[in-house]
Amino acid sequence: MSTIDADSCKVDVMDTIESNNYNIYFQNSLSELASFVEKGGYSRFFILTDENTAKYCLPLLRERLGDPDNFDIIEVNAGEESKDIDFCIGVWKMLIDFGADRQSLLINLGGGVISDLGGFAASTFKRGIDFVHVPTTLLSQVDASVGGKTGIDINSIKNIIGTFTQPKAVFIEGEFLKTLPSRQILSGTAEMLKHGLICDAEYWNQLKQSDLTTPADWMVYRSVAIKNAVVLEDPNEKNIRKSLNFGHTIGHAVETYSLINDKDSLSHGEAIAIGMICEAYLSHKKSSLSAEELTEITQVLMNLYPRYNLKTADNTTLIDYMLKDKKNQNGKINCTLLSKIGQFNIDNICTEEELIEGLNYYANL
Ligand SMILES: NC(=O)c1ccc[n+]([C@@H]2O[C@H](COP(=O)([O-])OP(=O)(O)OC[C@H]3O[C@@H](n4cnc5c(N)ncnc54)[C@H](O)[C@@H]3O)[C@@H](O)[C@H]2O)c1
Ligand SMILES: O=C(O)C(=O)C[C@@H](O)[C@H](O)[C@H](O)COP(=O)(O)O
Ligand SMILES: [Zn+2]
Repeated sequence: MSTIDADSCKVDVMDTIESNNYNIYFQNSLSELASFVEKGGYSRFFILTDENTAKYCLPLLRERLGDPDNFDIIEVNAGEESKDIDFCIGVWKMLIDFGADRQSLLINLGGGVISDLGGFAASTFKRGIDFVHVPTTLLSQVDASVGGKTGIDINSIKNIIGTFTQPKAVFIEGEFLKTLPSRQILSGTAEMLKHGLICDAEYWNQLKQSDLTTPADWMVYRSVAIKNAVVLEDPNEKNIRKSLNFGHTIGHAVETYSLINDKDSLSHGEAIAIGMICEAYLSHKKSSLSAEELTEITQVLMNLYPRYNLKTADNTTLIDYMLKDKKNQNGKINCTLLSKIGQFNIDNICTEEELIEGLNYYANL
């Protein structure tokens, strides 16, 4: 059941994309940010960074904004550990200490951790101040900065607290990806492949034949266009936005498990790639995905992402994490599946036995 017109997402010119009352800029995006800052009528500016984006991305931002002195910087640790209530309290306290008022603007300069944390902190501070995203990872450019989901984790349960609050603008600058480690590039690629799998078989075919270590600009644009089309139709995930959650029921459980148990935990994209393989298996079992397409999806993802030893993970614990998923209905675990490559099928209740079968499919590859 796919209702997105994938053809409308094919474009030659990377024009500004209009979302829910805000723009997503691709061309001269940092100049657009400078003009937004100048004309927005804001009283104060705050830039949220992590330790890496402070080092690699903040200098360029400062330069393009004319090295302003009326900006305060709030820096958190790099990584998922910062998407947590203690760091959120830290951000709120800094805003209070710096004297932020309701006319302040928060500029989230970083990956998905920064846009989720910053978006959440801003959407709740003084009942909501404006924020914009300047995404600096591939994953945040193609996915996290678009669509207005903000949030934090509790005990590594993903995004369990959050809001739907749209940013005032998103500024996508390819230059930032030059310092991004290759592992993080591949993490973002997982969400791009997801966009193809759920809505756009042609895009999936193009991606699977491309060198995904350096995704082209048009691919970033195509992914944003697909995500934006879904979100515009269903901003609060009552219906087809659940398509964007393909791979996430099992993927989030595996991510949580890894965050708790592994020293070098899985990235979001790596976990979602595992989730997509398991959920592709369930799609074959429950939702008409052919055996050939299941094999194709499995091979493409297994070739791109390192194998994770799921055998050591406790299935009961993983099911327990899945029972906390936000899509669930009446205590039943609800997955988004594929009916074929390029077509999704939402609201599939899966039994614990089926989910374990999906996990075992991956574990036994
Ligand atoms: N809100 C949404 O719609 C949405 C969508 C997808 C994912 N997410 C969330 O996003 C998070 C993952 O985001 P992510 O993959 O961007 O992770 P991230 O924000 O942790 O960034 C990954 C790493 O790259 C570093 N980094 C960022 N930009 C850099 C740059 N330009 N150069 C060098 N290093 C840089 C960061 O410091 C970090 O170490 C997860 O928490 C996930 O749940 C949210
Ligand atoms: O924007 C969405 O909607 C998505 O589901 C995109 C996902 O890639 C993203 O990881 C999102 O944060 C998951 O949301 P959640 O509601 O499952 O926590
Ligand atoms: Zn995701």
